[in-house]
Amino acid sequence: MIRLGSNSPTRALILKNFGIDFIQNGGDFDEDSIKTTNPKSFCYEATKGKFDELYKKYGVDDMPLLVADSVVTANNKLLRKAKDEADARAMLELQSGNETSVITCMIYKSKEKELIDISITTYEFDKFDKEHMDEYIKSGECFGKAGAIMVEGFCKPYIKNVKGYESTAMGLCAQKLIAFM
Ligand SMILES: Nc1nc2c(ncn2[C@@H]2O[C@H](COP(=O)(O)OP(=O)(O)OP(=O)(O)O)[C@@H](O)[C@H]2O)c(=O)[nH]1
Repeated sequence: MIRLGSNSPTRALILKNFGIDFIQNGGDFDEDSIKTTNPKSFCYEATKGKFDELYKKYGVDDMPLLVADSVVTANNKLLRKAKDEADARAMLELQSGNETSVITCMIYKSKEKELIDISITTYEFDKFDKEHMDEYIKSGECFGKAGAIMVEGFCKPYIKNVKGYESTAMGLCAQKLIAFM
């Protein structure tokens, strides 16, 4: 049993799909406190901030702690979670017909060992259909997700090429976690 230090329903789904038993306790680390706009550095600092908060609160004596952060980058821009529909549209238009990468950092710590991992999954997307994109934004599914994308949903039909794990792109590199645990 591990403690998923996250509010993310997608991270919970990934652990469930990979058969990892967990309880879920999210934190409230303020990612706006991070100054860097370098996507990889931002992702690491956010993960470290989340980890420090939850490690202080729970420790790892009763069970290992897992935290993570995901950001998206296209054209070297840092894309976090969309603030509103206009923001989501801008993020999606930037990624339409473009190459985009999802960067996921995770920290796993037990009494015996610790993993800090940064994994990247890169997609080459076809141009997004405008009507489909409008529907997706209206559905609200674009919110709460880095870069406003859903690789297992909205984006699926547009994937021309992918390099890396889908789990990484959804928020937790489950394959590396399982290999380490
Ligand atoms: N379903 C889905 N979720 C995604 C995808 N890409 C990123 N996400 C989610 O986008 C969110 C990125 O925001 P984060 O700040 O890392 O995490 P959070 O949702 O705020 O949750 P915490 O772990 O509590 O910080 C995470 O919940 C990821 O699981 C995707 O393609 N599909």
